Amino acid sequence: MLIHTGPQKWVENFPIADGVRQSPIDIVPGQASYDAGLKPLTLKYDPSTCLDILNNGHSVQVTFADDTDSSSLTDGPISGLYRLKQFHFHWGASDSKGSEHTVAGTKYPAELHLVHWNTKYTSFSEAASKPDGLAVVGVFLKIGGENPNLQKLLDAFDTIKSKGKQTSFENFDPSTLLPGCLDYWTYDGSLTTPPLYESVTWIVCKEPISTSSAQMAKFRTLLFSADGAAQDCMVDNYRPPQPLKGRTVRASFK
Ligand SMILES: CCCCCNS(=O)(=O)c1cc(S(N)(=O)=O)ccc1C(=O)O
Ligand SMILES: [Zn+2]
Repeated sequence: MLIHTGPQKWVENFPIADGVRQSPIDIVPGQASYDAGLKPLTLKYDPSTCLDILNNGHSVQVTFADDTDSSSLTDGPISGLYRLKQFHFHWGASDSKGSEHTVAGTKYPAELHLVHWNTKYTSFSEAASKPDGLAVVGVFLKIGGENPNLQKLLDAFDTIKSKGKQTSFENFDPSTLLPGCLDYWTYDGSLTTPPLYESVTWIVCKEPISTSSAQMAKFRTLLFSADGAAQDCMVDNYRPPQPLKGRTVRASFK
């Protein structure tokens, strides 16, 4: 019997689940405030910092060497320099759902998260619990033409099907997964998985990237379960939108 301890249960062990700056949220464009003071995002990624691809039991994650400033986020809504640590995805059991953030109630089939940490702290794990510790760039995936850059990741999935599997994954440039236009919404939020730390400056791109239905089906071949355990398809690994609790969502565009 499969025990799913879903998002509704998290509050028992992580009371911050009911906190004041939880993520994700429903972004309502008409209620966002255009802020002319917001700078364009500066994302500089060095493919040689790409290390490996991993099934961590709740998503597929690509991990980066973060011992130098080679892959960084600057400008945008943040001050200082944040280093890229990893990126991962959230997706649904069907193309009708899967994203964590929603836009005026619209769910996308998937959402990419690029996780960066503030180098005012000495390490990712120190930064992860600080109110200005992390900056996550979110990119929606929508069903359209096949995405050849995404395909490079999907081709590695057969070797990391079950929880705990990882394989080397080198020279991948994450900027190939960014949309052409980097207009964004930004708000103060949290990690969307336990420990749900309220440490994330969210930067959600308005423009989605494309994926095909066949490519989405490939995500759904991954497993939550480890080798030898009953096979449990990795789908619906998204937290639903959380209460805004008075927060302002700012837009970098009119
Ligand atoms: C020290 C504890 C850090 C826990 C958070 N790690 S993380 O890489 O930032 C992360 C972020 C996110 S999210 N969706 O960007 O908030 C999801 C999962 C993870 C993960 O740990 O796999
Ligand atoms: Zn995420």
